[in-house]
Amino acid sequence: MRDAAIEVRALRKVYGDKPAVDGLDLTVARGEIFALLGPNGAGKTTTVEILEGYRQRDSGEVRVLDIDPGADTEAKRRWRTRVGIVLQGTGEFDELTVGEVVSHFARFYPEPDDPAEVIARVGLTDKTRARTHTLSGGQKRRLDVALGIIGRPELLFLDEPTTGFDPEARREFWSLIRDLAATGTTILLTTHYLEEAEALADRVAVIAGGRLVAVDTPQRLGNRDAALATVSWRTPGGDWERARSETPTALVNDLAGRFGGEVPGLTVTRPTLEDIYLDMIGAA
Ligand SMILES: Nc1ncnc2c1ncn2[C@@H]1O[C@H](COP(=O)(O)OP(=O)(O)OP(=O)(O)O)[C@@H](O)[C@H]1O
Repeated sequence: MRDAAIEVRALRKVYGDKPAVDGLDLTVARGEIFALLGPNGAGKTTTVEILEGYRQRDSGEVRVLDIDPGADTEAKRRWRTRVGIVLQGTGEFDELTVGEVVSHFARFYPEPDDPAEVIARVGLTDKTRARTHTLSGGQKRRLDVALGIIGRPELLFLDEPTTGFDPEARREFWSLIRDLAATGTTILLTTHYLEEAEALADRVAVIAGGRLVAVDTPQRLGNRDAALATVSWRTPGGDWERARSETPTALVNDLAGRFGGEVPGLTVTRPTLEDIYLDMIGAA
């Protein structure tokens, strides 16, 4: 693909005699928010760490911002400053304040963003002078994000970014990620929250057993857009009735006629991304 941020061909990584990644192909376009989904042990972390240059592959081709992250070259050292990684936890900086940690990390990059501006973007302005060990779990994750973006990365890796967030913090975080993407940052996200993938990702890839099972938009994954609707309602006797239908509007019309108006307990649903995902994983 032209203008790919990430290109992976036939990637393979074996631990002992067990493949963790087993012939994976992936392409992530520049500017895309791309989510990697898969059950525990599917090979997501192994893949992401190879892309980040922290793990060596056994075979296959990998280009990340046009550089081989497995190479040990001067170009690779410059490449590091173009890639942001949101790590889980900044424990060794417990005694420093939020402002100090962000300013400290800014010095590692040739053209860092303004620390106060980044702290504001992650919603921590009123914690600028707080020592990091006094932050809540959600606030610590925001600080992790601040450290991941202080160098103005072209590509940001986010590994399970909202684990432990309350629903409101999760939504605020999503809007922060969308703002980043709107400025052109490519984002590779791993998550176990299907609604997170649906809310954020332009495309999702499902991985199981180190192989790609499917890649598509959240709306089209597994032919979700063509899936039958389920109509359910309560009968006059109080039982629940359900029917799967290609023409749910006609069915609802028919029910409304039968009930002479309101249909008790009426719902019309289509499979959620989670339903589709669980079917795929089950089949894989
Ligand atoms: N350093 C290692 N040594 C040996 N085996 C490993 C190592 N790292 C990962 N594995 C194995 O490789 C497989 C893939 O692990 P990986 O961590 O990539 O999965 P994951 O998709 O990130 O899982 P999770 O959702 O649980 O984080 C697993 O079977 C795991 O046990």
